[in-house]
Amino acid sequence: MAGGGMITPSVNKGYPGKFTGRVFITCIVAATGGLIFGYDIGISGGVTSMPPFLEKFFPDVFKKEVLNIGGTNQYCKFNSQKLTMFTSSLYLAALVASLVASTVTRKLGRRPSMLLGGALFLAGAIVNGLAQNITMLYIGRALLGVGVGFANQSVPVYLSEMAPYKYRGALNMVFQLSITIGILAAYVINYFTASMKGGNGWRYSLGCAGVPAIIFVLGSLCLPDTPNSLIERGKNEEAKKRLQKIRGVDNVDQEYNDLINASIESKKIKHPWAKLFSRKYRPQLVFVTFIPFFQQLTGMNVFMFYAPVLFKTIGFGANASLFSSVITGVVNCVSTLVSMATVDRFGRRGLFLEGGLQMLICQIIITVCIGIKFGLNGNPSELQQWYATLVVVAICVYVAGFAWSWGPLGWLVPSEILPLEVRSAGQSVNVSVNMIFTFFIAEIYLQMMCAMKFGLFIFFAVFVFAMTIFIYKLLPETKGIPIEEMAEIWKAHPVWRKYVVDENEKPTSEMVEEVKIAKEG
Ligand SMILES: OC[C@H]1O[C@](O)(CO)[C@@H](O)[C@@H]1O
Repeated sequence: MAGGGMITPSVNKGYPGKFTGRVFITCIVAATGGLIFGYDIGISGGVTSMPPFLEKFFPDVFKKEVLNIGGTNQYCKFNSQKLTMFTSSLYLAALVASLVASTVTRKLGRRPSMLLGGALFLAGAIVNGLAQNITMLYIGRALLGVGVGFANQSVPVYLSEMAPYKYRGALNMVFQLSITIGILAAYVINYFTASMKGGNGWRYSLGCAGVPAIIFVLGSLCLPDTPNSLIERGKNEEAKKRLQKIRGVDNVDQEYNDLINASIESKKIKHPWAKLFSRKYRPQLVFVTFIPFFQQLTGMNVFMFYAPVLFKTIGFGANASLFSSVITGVVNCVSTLVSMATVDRFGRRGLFLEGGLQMLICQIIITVCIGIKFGLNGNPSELQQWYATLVVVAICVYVAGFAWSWGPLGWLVPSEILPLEVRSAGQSVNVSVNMIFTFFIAEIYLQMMCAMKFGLFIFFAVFVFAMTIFIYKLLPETKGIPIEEMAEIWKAHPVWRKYVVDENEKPTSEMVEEVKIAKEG
């Protein structure tokens, strides 16, 4: 197993504590935080494929798409800078907001960030639902984006701090699961609103984003801040009482003392950013940068943002396009559950490698299908049933491959490899890189489709190939390894060893043995 250096996991620290009602409520709030993000990802594609919406805000696209004026090249029908901005502006706003949010989350607590995120999101949903002109549309998207930035920054931190030690990984994945539920909810709502009489369906689609926002705001109002955050702000006594409540036991001394020590240690670090860039943390820096980069370069969001537009491009009718999107949404959601159930059995590497291969094969099939049908000039021959089915199946198998690998693991792996001293800096890099490339994909997809035609999917396939090799060569298995022992896996890895091992430190016989096992694979 090249690159899969292994160390024997030891037993987790046994902090006493139960899965209390408070922790359960935390899951629900986290779920609505993820829903908000997912809803936004899923809603724009369906709305931008609705003729009344296009006619009102994007008359140029409407003329090309609905009235068929300006040529029949399917690849370029939706290529409009203004339309793209409608989708992508949200992620740009989210990127900027998540940087500001990290200070608010640290200085004022996790809860104010969540509250603010929910409130801004609600405002965005209202402005969008009532939009009279394109400016209102963009303002609404920007508000939603700022809301998403605050929620995405604070919710995962809140979750991992509230969760009892042994549920941390599972709760981390609940966030991704709720993103997929949000995407699915958006697809289903679009499916129904698209056929509403009066041409106002899009208003309901955009306005419904207010529902998870209200739940999120109310949820955040009722929730307490985390013990970690209280300690960070010097409220140690209150933190201890809070810890006893959320763990449901009186004896929380060990965990409490560790939190205090961790806080003292992290306060000593004056420049976590500089530290993250030092040689010792090279493996962490590489993974928090490349995992989100590659996650977006799988091309998954081409399907998530633009599934209905893509299906229409391929020649499906309006209803069939929205319905096919619902199918991909269900596959996305169910496959994330599969990942949650199997990640501790198959390991991170197993899922990453299998998922990568599956996506690669499907991308080749999709390329061939679209290439044969549309050629270079984008004029399709008649759409046959078997062809349509093949494309939908290939897209669904691709989505499943992503959803049990790069989707949830894109958040889980960075969060478990970062030691405390560089955790917040590392997470910021992870979220920011994710948002930059989410923005990038949303921004360039329609232009790329027009310029690269069916070759577009080959573009993403090349990245999927590269990322699979990247995981194969560089990522050691992190399954079952407690965070505080994570440093050992780099020492045992043939590539990372030279970065993390102190030159003066003599390798122990165990280390030599581990490196040997890793090399022999
Ligand atoms: O489920 C798919 C979704 O998951 C994400 O990768 C976030 O982890 C989004 O960018 C994508 O739209």
